[in-house]
Amino acid sequence: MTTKLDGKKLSNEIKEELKERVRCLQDKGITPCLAVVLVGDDPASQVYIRNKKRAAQKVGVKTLDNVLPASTSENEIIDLIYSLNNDPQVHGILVQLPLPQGINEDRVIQAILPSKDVDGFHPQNIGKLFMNKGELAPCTPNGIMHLLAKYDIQLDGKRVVIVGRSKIVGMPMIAMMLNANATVTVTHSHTQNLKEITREADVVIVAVGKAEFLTGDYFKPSAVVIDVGMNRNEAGKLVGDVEAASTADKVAFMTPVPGGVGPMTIAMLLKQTIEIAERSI
Ligand SMILES: NC(=O)C1=CN([C@@H]2O[C@H](COP(=O)(O)OP(=O)(O)OC[C@H]3O[C@@H](n4cnc5c(N)ncnc54)[C@H](OP(=O)(O)O)[C@@H]3O)[C@@H](O)[C@H]2O)C=CC1
Ligand SMILES: Nc1nc(=O)c2c([nH]1)NC[C@@H]1CN(c3ccc(C(=O)N[C@@H](CCC(=O)O)C(=O)O)cc3)C=[N+]21
Ligand SMILES: [Mg+2]
Repeated sequence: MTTKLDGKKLSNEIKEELKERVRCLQDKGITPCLAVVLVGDDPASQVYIRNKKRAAQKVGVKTLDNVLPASTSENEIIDLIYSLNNDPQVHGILVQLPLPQGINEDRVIQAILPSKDVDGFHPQNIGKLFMNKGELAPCTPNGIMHLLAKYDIQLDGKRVVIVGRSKIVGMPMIAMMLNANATVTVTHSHTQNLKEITREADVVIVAVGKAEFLTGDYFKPSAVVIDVGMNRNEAGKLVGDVEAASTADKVAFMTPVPGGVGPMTIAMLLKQTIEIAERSI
């Protein structure tokens, strides 16, 4: 019997609480506002921007979408960020990754004012996170931590294996799991014998970006499987990085795709935007 880690349900509960906090801000004349920068047409970013807009409306967070063509230059993106940094109406700035080929992502991220960095990707925020003094936590790993806590899944002393080391997911996940006193292993494209490593794990976080890449035989029966992947298969269906058919009945806990990590990412993004707005009082 596998327990579904229901991110959709938890995210709805969180959004209800956030509505109340937005009402309090509104009473003080403040509307929390998130500025989004999307350059190009990454498919996962399209899903994100659409669902995020709907969720923000529901909660009462204003969104300013800046959708730019893939041909936009690095300096144009940075100039836009500077203007958002200086706009007192804007509380949070989110630059969707990946940026198109040829654009230096690190330079763009460093242009964001650290106090408006809702994604927590600025080196200053990442540094604080690794020192366990985080203020703005990256939304996807933060959502995963909330989901694990909701289902009383203990991390202290547990073996956590993270598959993928991206700026968005894998790397900040390392810090949060270490801060939770887990024993952390990070795997990536140079890793050998991945299956031997994941089979030892109590918790496996998978963020590879390859449709149904890990099958049920990668996990032990008591494992908790967190599938971050957001891919389209040949039939155009949204699937994760874990093959649900061979895994879903085999492990102890698993996130569905859709309805798992994705909605939690959005709830954390809104929560963090509201927290920045609350600090402005
Ligand atoms: N649900 C949500 O809220 C979110 C979903 N996503 C989705 O999650 C997935 C991952 O995204 P993201 O982290 O940005 O992806 P990236 O492409 O930035 O990173 C992929 C990571 O996987 C590693 N990798 C690639 N091949 C292998 C392999 N064979 N074995 C082990 N590791 C491998 C890469 O290693 P190396 O570093 O060596 O290249 C890299 O670290 C995507 O499907 C994305 O759409 C992303 C963010 C949020
Ligand atoms: N700076 C930055 N931060 C990110 O967090 C970030 C990013 N860039 N670039 C793109 C990826 C992808 N991502 C998603 C978040 C939610 C859903 C989501 O809402 N998923 C729904 C899909 C529902 C559906 O439409 O069927 C679900 O899983 O249930 C998808 C994808 C965030 N990302
Ligand atoms: Mg990348």
